[in-house]
Amino acid sequence: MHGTYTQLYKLCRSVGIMIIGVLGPRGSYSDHAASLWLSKEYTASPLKDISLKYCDDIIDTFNAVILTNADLGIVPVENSIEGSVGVTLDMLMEHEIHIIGEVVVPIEHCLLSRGKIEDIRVILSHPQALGQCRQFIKSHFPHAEIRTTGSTSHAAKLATEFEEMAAIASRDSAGMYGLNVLLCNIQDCNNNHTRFIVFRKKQEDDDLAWKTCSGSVAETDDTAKRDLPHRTSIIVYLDRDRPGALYDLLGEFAIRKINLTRIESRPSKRILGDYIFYIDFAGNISDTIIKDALNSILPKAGMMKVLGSYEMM
Ligand SMILES: O=C(O)C(=O)C[C@]1(C(=O)O)C=C[C@@H](O)C=C1
Repeated sequence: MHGTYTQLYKLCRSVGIMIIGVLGPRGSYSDHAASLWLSKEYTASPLKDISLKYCDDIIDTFNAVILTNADLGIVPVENSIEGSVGVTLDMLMEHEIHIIGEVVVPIEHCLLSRGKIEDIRVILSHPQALGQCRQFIKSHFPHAEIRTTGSTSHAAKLATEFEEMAAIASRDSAGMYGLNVLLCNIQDCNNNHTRFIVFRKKQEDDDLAWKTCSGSVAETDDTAKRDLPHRTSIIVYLDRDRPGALYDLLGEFAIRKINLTRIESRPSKRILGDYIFYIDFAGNISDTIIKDALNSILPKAGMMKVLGSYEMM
């Protein structure tokens, strides 16, 4: 199956079509994130040169890039209500990928159905969306059966089958799948945003940016966008559990006045209580101060993976 896709993708590339893996079907927030990113990045080139490959879930979106050679993938990484998207963090650790951009999308969930509010017995959606509407569901539909789906748009597609089903999805999905918008803005906090990352397969040159242990970290080719505010994402594992290990690591940022924009821990999956850290900070890997910080962290860390520097949105 993957072989067939790979051949198709090679053909697409040979005729100049860029393939982007994204969580589908059409109408997902990931689909919207892809459109926003493309309109920002490729204003000059016509969109017919770009083909979206809709994937069933986030793991398949990574596989589209890693195994079947899609040029880019776009996945959600964090939400302002529900926090990190765990599966995305796990995939970032598991695969050799390079982040090249980010998109922040305002999320306004709606309740969509073929039926009326009083008919609703089953509510469908992606677990992240259900989490963002937890209080709404508890207070409005305490007895409804909750079913999870691969994406919000998949929920909308399924909700077309029975009047007693409602999907939590975007307003766009209502139009695409012929559903009524029963209620709008149903997330538990008004200010709901999801950050998506845009990534490609890691290339040898990308690794040079941090694998040069002695001396300085190599220059990257991203000099054109150097002056725009950038974010850098890394993963660090501290294999020697000792008091102050994390403090020491974070100190390398503090002494250089590098602003951390996120720090998240995730189980290493080796043993209970063992964690890896996902750290985002302001700055570009081509800045001397950032190279210095990374070179100082390297000997203190059991493992360090630089995921990329990209323009902050
Ligand atoms: O299901 C979708 O529409 C998605 O694009 C996934 C996703 C997510 O996993 O965070 C994206 C944005 C919203 O936060 C809810 C769901």
